[in-house]
Parts: sequence; C-alpha cells; structure tokens
Amino acid sequence: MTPERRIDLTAYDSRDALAAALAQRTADALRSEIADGGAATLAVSGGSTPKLYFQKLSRADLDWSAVTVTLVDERWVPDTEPRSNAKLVKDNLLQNAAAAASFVPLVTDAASPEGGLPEVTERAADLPAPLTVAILGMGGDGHTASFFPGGDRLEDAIDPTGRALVIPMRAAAAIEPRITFTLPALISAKLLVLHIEGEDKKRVLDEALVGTDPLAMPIRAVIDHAPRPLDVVWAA
Ligand SMILES: O=C(O)[C@H](O)[C@@H](O)[C@H](O)[C@H](O)COP(=O)(O)O
Repeated sequence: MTPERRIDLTAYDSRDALAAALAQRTADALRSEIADGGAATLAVSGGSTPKLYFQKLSRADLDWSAVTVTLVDERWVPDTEPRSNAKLVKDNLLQNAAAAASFVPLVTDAASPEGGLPEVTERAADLPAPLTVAILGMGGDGHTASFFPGGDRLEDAIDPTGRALVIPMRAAAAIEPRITFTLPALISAKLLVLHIEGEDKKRVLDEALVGTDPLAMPIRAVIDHAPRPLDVVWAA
C-alpha cells in the first residue's frame, strides 16, 4: 500500500509574495533558534528559484552573527564560477544584514567531491544538528538537492537509515560532479520547506505525488520520509 503522500501546499499570488513570506518564516525560525540556543543553521539550495527569496532574507532584522549558512548541495566548481551555488549565496543572500552570517562551503581544493568528502563531512559534522532551516528546490525531473535520477550514489543519498551527512553525486543531468546533504540530514531540519515556482514545477510535483518510485523522482523520498507533511510553497 503506497503511503498516503501528504504535503502542505501554500500557493502565493505572486513570486514576490512567496519570497517575502518565506523570508519571514525563515527569519522567525532563525530568531527562535538563536533565542533558544544562541546559534542557528540555514541550508539553502541553489538554482534560479531562490534568488528573490535570498535578496529579501538578506535584509531580515536578526542576529546574523549567530547564523551559519551552508548549502543543501553544491556543484563541484570554484565559488568564482557562475554555476557555483556558493557564488549565488554570496552574491544574493550574504549581503546587507546577512553579510554578518558565517558561511560553510561544501567545496574544497580537492579535484573531486570524492576526494573532498572527508573534509566536507567534517564541516557538516561540526554544524549543530539538526539544521534549523533547510530550503529545497526541485528540478523538472523531480530531483531535489543533488538527488538526481540515475545518480551514481542516489540510493545511498536517499536511504532514510543512512548515516552519512553528505555524499558525492554524479549524474548526467547534474552537469558537474556534485556534493549533497543526504536525506536523513535534510528531513531532520526543524523547518523544511520545498520552494517551487511555475506551472511546470507544479505539474512535476503532482506527478511525484501519484507515482511511487523514489529513484525515478527523488523528491518522493523527501515526501515519504519527512516527519510531517512536506511544507511546499509555490507561486505560478
Ligand atoms: O544545485 C542545484 O541546482 C539545486 O540545489 C537544485 O536541487 C535546484 O534546487 C533544482 O535544480 C531547481 O533549480 P531551479 O531553481 O534552477 O529550477
């Protein structure tokens, strides 16, 4: 029996309204965590969707010096490259008030994510667990993070019982070699949100909700194993 696939979808009238609301929710969660424990962690995705959200969040009034920002996943390229998620975050999120945040990159000087894995694992392990906030995106093939269909380490990455925090990933659709937080690391976040925009992505989500194979559409692994209905924010 396929587990009932449950999501909690919030549709916004505009991408601007979505970005403002998601920035507010993120800031509230970070403030609350800082008030409780003195520090907070935020893991964000790359790609084109989150740019406006980053720009709005960068102006949030909170103690950014107590926040560590990292990435849900990364392309294994220098942070000077246009394809770098670290570059996207530095150019759009680590600006304004958020410039005071710490940033933990997922790329090292190693030639490959496999070679850099020990150091990246150490960086991830040094972050307070669980993540305070993790913001996921989704590709048109139903990938999220670097959980790509056909990925060489996909089964390990989406194993809900896996012990690895981060894992290398190679897949035709990924273009570059990748490094990604794993499913257990992401679904344990105190606030986990899937941020998608456009009619096409909504159709991809609808398809993911009716099918069953997480290897075919890895977003299904997040939906199936998240400890509560996956929080989805969408605007046309
Ligand atoms: O490194 C990445 O590309 C992301 O982490 C990836 O998982 C992204 O969220 C989706 O590919 C959606 O990307 P778009 O927002 O560009 O559609």
